[in-house]
Amino acid sequence: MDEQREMKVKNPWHRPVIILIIVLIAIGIVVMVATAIIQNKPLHQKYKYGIVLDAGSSHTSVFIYEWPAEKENNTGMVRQKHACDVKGKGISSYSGNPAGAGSSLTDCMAEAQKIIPVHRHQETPVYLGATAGMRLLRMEDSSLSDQVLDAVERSLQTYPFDYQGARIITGQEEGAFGWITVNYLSDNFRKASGTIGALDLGGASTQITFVSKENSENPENSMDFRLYGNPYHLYTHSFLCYGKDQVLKLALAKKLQSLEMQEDVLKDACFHHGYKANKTLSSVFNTPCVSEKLADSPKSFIHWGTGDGVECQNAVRKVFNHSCCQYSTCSFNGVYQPPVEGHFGAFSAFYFVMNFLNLTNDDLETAKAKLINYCSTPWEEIKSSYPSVKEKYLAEYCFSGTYILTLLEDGYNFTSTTFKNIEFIKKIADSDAGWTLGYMLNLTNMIPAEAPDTPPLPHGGFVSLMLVLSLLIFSLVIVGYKCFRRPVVYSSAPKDIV
Ligand SMILES: Nc1nc2c(ncn2[C@@H]2O[C@H](COP(=O)(O)OP(=O)(O)OP(=O)(O)O)[C@@H](O)[C@H]2O)c(=O)[nH]1
Ligand SMILES: [Ca+2]
Repeated sequence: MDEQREMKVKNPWHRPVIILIIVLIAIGIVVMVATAIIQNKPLHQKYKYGIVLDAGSSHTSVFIYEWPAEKENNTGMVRQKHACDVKGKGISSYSGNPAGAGSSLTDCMAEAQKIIPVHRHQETPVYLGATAGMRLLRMEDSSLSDQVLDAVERSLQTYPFDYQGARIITGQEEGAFGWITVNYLSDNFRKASGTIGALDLGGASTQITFVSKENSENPENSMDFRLYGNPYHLYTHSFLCYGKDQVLKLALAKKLQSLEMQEDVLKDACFHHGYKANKTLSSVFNTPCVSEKLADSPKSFIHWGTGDGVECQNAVRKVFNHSCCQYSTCSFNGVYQPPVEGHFGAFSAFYFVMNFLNLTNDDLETAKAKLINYCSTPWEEIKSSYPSVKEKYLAEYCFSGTYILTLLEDGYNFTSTTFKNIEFIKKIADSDAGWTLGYMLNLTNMIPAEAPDTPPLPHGGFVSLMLVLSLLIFSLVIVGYKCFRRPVVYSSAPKDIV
């Protein structure tokens, strides 16, 4: 009988406290495993893809985007997987041979076929958006621009992807989708920190887009969005002909029309001293951006650099018309613009040029002074300092840099103070800044008006819960171990001690 009682007392499994501990440990483990499974489920995602062709005035780029299939409505999920530069010029340059525009895309589209897994090809949307080069061609001859678009459409339809159309996008779309791209990639739609404005400088047009508190005085410059539960009132404007290639023609045409031309020589302060090139008049006047034609003038001229940064600034200022403004405030050419607000991301040629000139971290006054110095460097010295840079780009950096600073200061009314709020960027989180991502997000409905479901727990909450549960289990194991090891007290013990 005594033996039986002793056995009963010795068996720890019969103690209610031990049973309770084991049950709690089991519950803890089940909760931990279940939470980990739910939390990490999206890690085992399959990817989806989308293709957007940016048919710009100077060249075409093909962008491939990817995103986790089950998280497409969460902000920040879409990333650029690959970008391919189409060889040759932009599609608008194929007006004399529209079929060539279609076949120019083949190399980059073949790359896309290799990069995107075959089983996803059929469901991968393809969009082509053409910008200012095609807007200009349509202004000149709409049947030619239609032929070029038909040719690229026929070419894109030959691939196994889900072709969704090729069209000329509007300047407002180009500005607004560039703004969506930079803010999506910076994750600003989820953060309380607000958004950044977008500055895009192409070859044939330039866009400015930012959130403005002002009531818009012109509905054409105003766009309203509701994204992830927040309303945004955007100011946007696209200046056709104010991309850096077209504005150079505009500036040259103004000089050619003035008295600056003597004996077929055009002296130009925006080109380096020692720069000399034979150019045809048609290379300047072959665009609807330059309205007046020259009468009784030679067919070609010598473009002669004098390399004077200050004089270049004065010449560039002449491409902006400040004489007419029917609103409370304007940028230039009578276009309504409220005062710039907040931080800006400036990309495409804003970045190429400012980065080459090493001006991306300077304040406005320093940038201007450095540029004047750069412009005064002789052409031979420039060429030998940068032997690997394309000569066409190299020759134009003085002009382009001067145009950029003048556009920002005299055009958009940035001051020395607000200029500091501009960041010159090429990529954000490995994706190029530009309108294409925003365009695709919009067309695939991946930017919901209301905030989508968030994960069951925020990351911090998940980690804290795991930590608390681990500590609890650990303590329970210790307590259980101590109970298990505690010597059994026998009724005869006191006797032994005594
Ligand atoms: N310096 C330099 N210039 C470049 C580079 N890539 C493009 N450009 C030039 O920069 C200008 C703007 O280029 P993009 O932003 O591609 O212009 P785009 O999209 O073709 O033109 P839009 O239709 O007006 O938007 C053009 O004059 C290009 O020739 C580069 O890597 N370096
Ligand atoms: Ca562009």
